[in-house]
Amino acid sequence: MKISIVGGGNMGGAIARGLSTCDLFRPQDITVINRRASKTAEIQGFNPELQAVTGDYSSLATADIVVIAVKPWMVEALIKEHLTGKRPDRQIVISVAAGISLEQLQTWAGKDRALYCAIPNTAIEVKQSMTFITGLNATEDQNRLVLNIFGALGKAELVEERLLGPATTLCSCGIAFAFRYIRAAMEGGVELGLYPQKAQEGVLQTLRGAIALLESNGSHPEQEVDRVTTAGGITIKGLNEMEHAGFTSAVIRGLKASNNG
Ligand SMILES: NC(=O)C1=CN([C@@H]2O[C@H](COP(=O)(O)OP(=O)(O)OC[C@H]3O[C@@H](n4cnc5c(N)ncnc54)[C@H](OP(=O)(O)O)[C@@H]3O)[C@@H](O)[C@H]2O)C=CC1
Ligand SMILES: O=C(O)[C@@H]1CCC=N1
Repeated sequence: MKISIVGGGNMGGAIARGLSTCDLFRPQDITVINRRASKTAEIQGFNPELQAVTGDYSSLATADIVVIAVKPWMVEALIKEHLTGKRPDRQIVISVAAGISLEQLQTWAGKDRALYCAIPNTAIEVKQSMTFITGLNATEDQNRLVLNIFGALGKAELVEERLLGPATTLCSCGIAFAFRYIRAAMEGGVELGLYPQKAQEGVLQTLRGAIALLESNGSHPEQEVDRVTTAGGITIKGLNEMEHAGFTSAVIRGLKASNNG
């Protein structure tokens, strides 16, 4: 099975790096097509067995799967120039472009082709993405294949198209929000006297612990908060101060702003 990824930037490059460490494709069957040579060289440097090429679209003629990972406003031109009318029956086209709909893909690529919108996050590089997927004209076998690919790169779920935008905000933009929380906590830790590296290690392990507890106990976050907040203790004082400063509200407002694009 051969896969061609058009666009070797943050997302296309991350997908290629993640895929090259899975067993699903041989590295030589993964082609990354980038516009300029600098990123092509970066990808080739990561794994010399990957096929990283600059402006050479010939692999699209034989790819079983094409992943489109260029900026959203470039998708239409790319499809029309390189995919319309070619191999419509068997080839699966997956766009990871945020905000591009299945209807748009179908208009540009043609009616009889299996099409997907899939939105991963950058943790796909380390096989820890949360990827939401929605498809059109796809068979059950094709759905299984696409879920299998993204499932090997983290967690993957098929959703109705109407949920793809909110899911993108929560999990794809969301990884940036998580990084910003980590940075804020680290800065606080440093102000309290911890060295930055210790602060980062501490925050990361604390988050790992929080995730493990929620998953192991099947609990709601607030139940776990209750187990930490001693009455009159120091945790509730910190939490209330954060809420006075608008913590929950800031997160919700940020999510809504992202979602409204
Ligand atoms: N970054 C993220 O976290 C996420 C991004 N996405 C989606 O992924 C897509 C790509 O985003 P991102 O990776 O961040 O953007 P980048 O700018 O990092 O990457 C886009 C890449 O596409 C290349 N490119 C542009 N036009 C062509 C072309 N015609 N042929 C081949 N390569 C081309 C660019 O090459 P060059 O640099 O040489 O110009 C660049 O390397 C977007 O549609 C975005 O919505 C989805 C989920 C998460
Ligand atoms: O910010 C963006 O538009 C892209 C899509 C989701 C994550 N990054």
